[in-house]
Amino acid sequence: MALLLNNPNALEKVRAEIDAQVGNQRLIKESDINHLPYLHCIISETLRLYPVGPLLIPHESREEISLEGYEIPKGTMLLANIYQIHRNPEIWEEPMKFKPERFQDGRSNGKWMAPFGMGRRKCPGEALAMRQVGLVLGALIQCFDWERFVWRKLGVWLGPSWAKLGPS
Ligand code: HEM
Repeated sequence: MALLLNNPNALEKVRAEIDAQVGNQRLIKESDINHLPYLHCIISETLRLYPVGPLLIPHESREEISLEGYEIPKGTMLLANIYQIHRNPEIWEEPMKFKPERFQDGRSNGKWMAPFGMGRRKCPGEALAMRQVGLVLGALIQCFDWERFVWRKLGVWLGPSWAKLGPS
């Protein structure tokens, strides 16, 4: 929500998608999620910029290996720095920017991203998590009008001296 509030164009676009697909006569439901591609792009872009596990879960080498010139002894704790990989400028254009569009129409297919890990120990809850997050985020967007808290408003409620506390 913080990313959407700081990127009102994306918020407007996803709200329009939900309005067109679901309308306002009923609450968004699970079967709608597959028909909301931009909502999916927003979740992917959020997990790219802020992966829940920035170093995934620690793994351990079962045997001694040689990788890219590094000798890794058996029993070494291995951390995958996906936070850095997700922001690698060699992979992602303008990596620090919140741009859900980069995932539209399969544009980022084949780019290295692993918020749920990869391989045999990859998160088995990925599909469930994506649907749940989609449902909750979709409902929050559908049911409420969101805007950034404006410090000036605090001045209206509490008096002008309070408003000076916030950024100008
Ligand atoms: C946004 C939500 C979620 C994120 C970002 C997430 C991410 C992850 C990550 C990064 C791992 C470690 C992968 C690795 O070792 O490389 C993991 C493991 C795991 N996750 Fe999730 N997860 C999420 C939701 C869920 C849900 C909803 C479930 C179950 C219903 C779940 C069950 C598990 C289990 C059982 C493992 C351990 C798998 C193993 O070690 O073999 N996760 N998850």
